[in-house]
Amino acid sequence: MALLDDLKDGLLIADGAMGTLLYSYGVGHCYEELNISQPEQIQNIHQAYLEAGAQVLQTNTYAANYTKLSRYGLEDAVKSINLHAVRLAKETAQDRAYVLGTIGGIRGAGKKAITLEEIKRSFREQLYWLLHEKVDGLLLETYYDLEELKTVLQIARQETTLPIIAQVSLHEVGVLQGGLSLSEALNQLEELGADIVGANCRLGPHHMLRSLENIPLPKQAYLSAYPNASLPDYIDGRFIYQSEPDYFAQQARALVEQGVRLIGGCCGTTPAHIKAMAETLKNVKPITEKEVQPKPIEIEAHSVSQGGQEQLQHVVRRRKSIIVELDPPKHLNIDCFLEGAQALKEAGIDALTMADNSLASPRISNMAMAALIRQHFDLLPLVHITCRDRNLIGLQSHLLGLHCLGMHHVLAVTGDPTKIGDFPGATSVYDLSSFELIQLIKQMNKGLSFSGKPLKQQTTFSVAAAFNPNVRHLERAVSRLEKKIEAGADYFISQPVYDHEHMHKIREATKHLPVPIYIGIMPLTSSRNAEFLHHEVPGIKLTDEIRQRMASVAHDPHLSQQEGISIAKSLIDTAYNLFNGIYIITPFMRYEMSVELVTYIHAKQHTEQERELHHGKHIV
Ligand SMILES: Cc1cc2nc3c(=O)[nH]c(=O)nc-3n(C[C@H](O)[C@H](O)[C@H](O)COP(=O)(O)OP(=O)(O)OC[C@H]3O[C@@H](n4cnc5c(N)ncnc54)[C@H](O)[C@@H]3O)c2cc1C
Ligand code: MET
Ligand SMILES: [Zn+2]
Repeated sequence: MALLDDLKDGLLIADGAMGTLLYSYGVGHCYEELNISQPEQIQNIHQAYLEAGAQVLQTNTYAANYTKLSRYGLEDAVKSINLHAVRLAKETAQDRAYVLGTIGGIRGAGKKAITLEEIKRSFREQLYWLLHEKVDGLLLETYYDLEELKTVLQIARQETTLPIIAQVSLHEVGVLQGGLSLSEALNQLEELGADIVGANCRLGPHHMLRSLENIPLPKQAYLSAYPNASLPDYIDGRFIYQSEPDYFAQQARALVEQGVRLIGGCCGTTPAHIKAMAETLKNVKPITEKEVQPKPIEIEAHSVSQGGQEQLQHVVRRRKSIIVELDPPKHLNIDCFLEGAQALKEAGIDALTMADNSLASPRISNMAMAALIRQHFDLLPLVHITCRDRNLIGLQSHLLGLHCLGMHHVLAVTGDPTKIGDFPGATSVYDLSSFELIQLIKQMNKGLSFSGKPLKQQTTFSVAAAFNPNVRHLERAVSRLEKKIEAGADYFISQPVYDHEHMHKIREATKHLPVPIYIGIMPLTSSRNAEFLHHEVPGIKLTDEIRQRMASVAHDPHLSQQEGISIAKSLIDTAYNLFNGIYIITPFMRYEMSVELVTYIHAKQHTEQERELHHGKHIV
C-alpha cells in the first residue's frame, strides 16, 4: 500500500522500456527467457533505471505467459521465468524502488482470434507466480482491447489487494479501438477496482499528452502514463526510436500538469530518458484539480442512403432471389466478361458477385469490374473481399473506396490459401480473420474506423459471409455461421452443393438461423471438371451418381455441358423449395450456362405464380 501512499501527494517516477532496450542490444530471441539465461543483463538494465532515478521498476515479464512463451516452445517455463524475474528486480531494487509485476495484453493491436478463456488461463498462471514471489504491485499494460483488460483486471482484483495499475494502448488520440473514449475506458477500469489507470505504448509523448488533455482526474484512482519515446523509424531493417531525453522530460512535465502521477516510459525509452525526466520532475507536485471542458468525441456520422437500393438480405426474405458469380478475367480482354454481365442483367438477376482473386490467382480487381458493370448495365455488384491480399490498412482503404463508389454489397471471406494459386510463394496477410473483417465492416457502418477514428459518415455495407456446408460435421459449420452472425453477418452465401439429400440436411440444420442463405449451384462443364472439383477443390464434394452421369457423356463436350445444365436444374428444383436465395456460380466464363439456369428459375417462379393465381381465383 506504500506505493499508493506515496502517490497521495507526490509523483512516482517509473522506469522505461525493457523490450526495445534489449532489441537495441541485438537480442532477437524471447526477452523474458533472459531472466534465466542472462540474469546479469536484466539486472544491469534494472540498475541503470534505478540509477537514473526510477522509483518503480517493472519485472521483465511483459510476455511471460503461456500463450506468448509457447511461440518459443517455452510454455513450460512460465513459473521459472516469472519467479526469476521478480527476484532479479527485487534484488536490484532492495528498498529503494517498488517492484511491479508486469503482465502485457495478449490480443495486441489487431484483435487476434484468441479466446478470453485462453487469455484467462494464461493470465491466471502468470499472476499466480508473480504474486507468489511477492511483488509490490501489478502493472497490466499495453491492452488495446478493453474487454481483455477488464477481464484480467477482475481476476487480479479478486486475487490481491496489492496496487493494480491498468493501462490501455491507443491507436488514435483519446479513443480506443472500437470508438470508446479514453476517459470512459479509464472510468470503467477504476470502477472495476484498478488503483491507478492510464495508458502506455504506441503513442509518443505528443499524442499521449493530447490524449490526456481534457480528460478529468479519476475519482479515486491515480493517473499513469508510459509514453513511447517517439514514433519508430525503420532504418536498415531495424526499428529505431528518436532519442531526445530533454524533449521527453519536458513532455513528462506537461503530462503531470494533466494529472499524471505515476510516470514512466514505454518503447524506445532508455535510462537517459528516465534520468532527464526524474531531474525535471524533482520538485514538481501533482495537480489536485483539473478543469476540463468536456469534449465528446464527435463521430459526426450520418448515414448515406443507398439510392433506394434494397439490401439483398431484405430482398431474399421477401421473395426468391438469384445472384450470379461471374469472376473478373485473369487477362485484359474484358469483352466476354461485359457480354456476360449484360446477358445476366437481361436475364433478370438481383446481383452479380465477383470473386476476389479466387483460388488465390490474380484477376482484374473486382472493384474495377464492379464500377464498369454499374456504369454500363446498372447491375448491382456484390464484391468479395478476402483477408488474404490486404493488410488492415489496405482493407480499410479498399472499403472506404467501395463506399465512395456506391458499392455497398460485400462478401467477407478469409480467402483461399496462396498455396493453391498461381503464386504459391506469395505471402498471405491475414491481419484479420473473416469474423474480424465482418466486425470491422459493421464498425464502419457505425461511422468508425478500426482504430476508433470517426469516418464522418457511416458506411452502409450489407455484409455476406461464406458458408461451407460440404463438411462431415454440418453442426460445426453451422456453429461457425452462428459466430459470423454474432460478428454481424447479414446473410450467407454457400459453396456449391451437389447432393439433394444433403440440401435437405442443410435446410434442417440452418432453419433456426435468423439470417437468410443463398445456396450455391455450379453447373458442371465436363467429367474432367467434375472429377477435379470432387478430388481437388477444397469445400466441394460431388455424389457418385452425378460423377457417373458426367462420366457417361465424357466423350462429347456438347452433351457434357447439357448434362451439367440438367444436373444443375434438378439441384435447383430441390433448392428452390428449401431456400429463397439461389447463388449460381458461372464456370469458366460460360455465362450462357448461368443465363439458362436463371431463365429456368424465372420460369419456375412464373409457373408458381400462375398456379397461385389460378388457385386463388378458384377459391374466389
Ligand atoms: C461463397 C464463397 C465465396 C468465396 N469467394 C472467395 C474469393 O472471392 N476469393 C477467395 O480467395 N476465396 C473465396 N472463397 C473461399 C473462402 O475464402 C475459403 O473457402 C474460406 O476458408 C471459407 O470461408 P471463410 O473465409 O468464411 O472461412 P472461415 O469460416 O472463417 O474459416 C476459416 C478457417 O477455418 C476453417 N474452417 C472452416 N469451417 C470449419 C469447420 N466446420 N470446422 C473447422 N474448421 C473450419 C477453414 O478451413 C479455414 O481455414 C469463397 C468461399 C465461399 C463459400
Ligand atoms: N514494459 C514493456 C517493455 O518495455 C512494454 C512493452 S509495450 C510493447 O518491454
Ligand atoms: Zn511499448
